[in-house]
Amino acid sequence: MIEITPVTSVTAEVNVPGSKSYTHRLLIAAALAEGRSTIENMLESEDTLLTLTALERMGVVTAVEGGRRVVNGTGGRLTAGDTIHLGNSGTSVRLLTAVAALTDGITVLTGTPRMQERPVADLLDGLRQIGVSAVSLAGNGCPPIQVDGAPLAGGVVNLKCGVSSQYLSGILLIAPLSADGVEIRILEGPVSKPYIDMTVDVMARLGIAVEREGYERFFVPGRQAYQAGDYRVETDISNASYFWAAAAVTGGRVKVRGVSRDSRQGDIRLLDCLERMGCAVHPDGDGIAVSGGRLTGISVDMSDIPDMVPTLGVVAAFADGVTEIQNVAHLRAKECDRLAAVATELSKMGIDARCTEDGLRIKGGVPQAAVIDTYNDHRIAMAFSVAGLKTQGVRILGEACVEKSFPTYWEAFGTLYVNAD
Ligand SMILES: O=C(O)C1=C[C@@H](OP(=O)(O)O)[C@@H](O)[C@H](O)C1
Ligand SMILES: C=C(OP(=O)(O)O)C(=O)O
Repeated sequence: MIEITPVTSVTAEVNVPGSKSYTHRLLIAAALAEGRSTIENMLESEDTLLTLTALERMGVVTAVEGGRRVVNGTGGRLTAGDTIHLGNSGTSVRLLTAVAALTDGITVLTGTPRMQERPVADLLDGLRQIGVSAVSLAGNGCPPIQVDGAPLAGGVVNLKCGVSSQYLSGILLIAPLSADGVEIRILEGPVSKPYIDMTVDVMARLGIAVEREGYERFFVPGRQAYQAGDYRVETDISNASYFWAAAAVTGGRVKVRGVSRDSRQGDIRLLDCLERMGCAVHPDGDGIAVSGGRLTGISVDMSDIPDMVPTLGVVAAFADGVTEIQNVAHLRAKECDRLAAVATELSKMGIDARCTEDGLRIKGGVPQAAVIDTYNDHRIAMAFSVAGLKTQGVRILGEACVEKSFPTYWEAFGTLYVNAD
């Protein structure tokens, strides 16, 4: 348990590690390329190391040289991984379930009890449409998943992405290695659209052509080769959010280095939300700064930026009026049921916060001291640590859960106090 010390104002500049989402994608794409690639600024966290280890179990040799991860890709020739444990890393499970289709035998992908409740049925259905043998061993549409790898023919997939965009990202990533190409028609959603753009971006950076009609239809020609090369992971904007929220909540000014407003990471749109609530956002040299102001509640559709809901929910607790967060039912399938978690923990702080059919309704007030349960969810821990900057007596239980995406979070959080009053 960690108790957060309030501050009266914050002036800070913060560095944040590489993007988790880009790290997963570049590791997989480099593994599917033929030959040596290097990845600079890779995020080294629990989840990304699970993906790395899984690829090594599938026969990909990696190393660290000069501070860069070296990946010796095998051109899609992968060996079955036996049983691979992937913790509670949804991105690892969904993307690697697709990658396992390329192996030469049976691979079982599993994870924590919570991971075994996170849905993959629509992904498995999509993979089966292109000839992949992929089943939920418990028959409940969740991990453990058994994939029987074989040469990937390709074909047409009618895919539901109303619960997760990761199903589409996984099938896109393996499609270039099919014989006949893969056409994907989206039946539901997709939610979390920016992550699809990040997938297509990484594929393009490694030389793969993806034809698309918006988010409704994608076609990836077969027999394409990912190009090995030297790649760099950009700063993680999801994890930058907590520091911008610190400025919003305290009225201070916090700059995050190494980020650009034209990033493909959708979570950059949190800045638009903070501006609408009354903050000022400034491009500042090599980064972006946020200055807090008097906060006013907003209504916002966050379907595309689900990971920002805990962050915005905490900021909303300090705003005048009501904040309505809409179109985020998929938050119930994350590391925890994040709608219930945010509503419960804000209610513990004396805030009128409740779940709606597809989101949250939060009436700002004066949050009170509370012991915050984090449900082993890194984003709950990091979001509520921000509340403690303004409210005396906020204690965070299970604070080590930040290892999932940001192992150095508490050290970075400490820099907020360097120039604080
Ligand atoms: O593809 C990715 O890297 C991610 C996609 C999102 O999940 P969904 O697409 O399931 O919403 C997001 O919540 C997750 O943190 C990372
Ligand atoms: C939901 C998240 O990641 P994943 O889907 O990989 O578990 C997250 O990082 O908030």
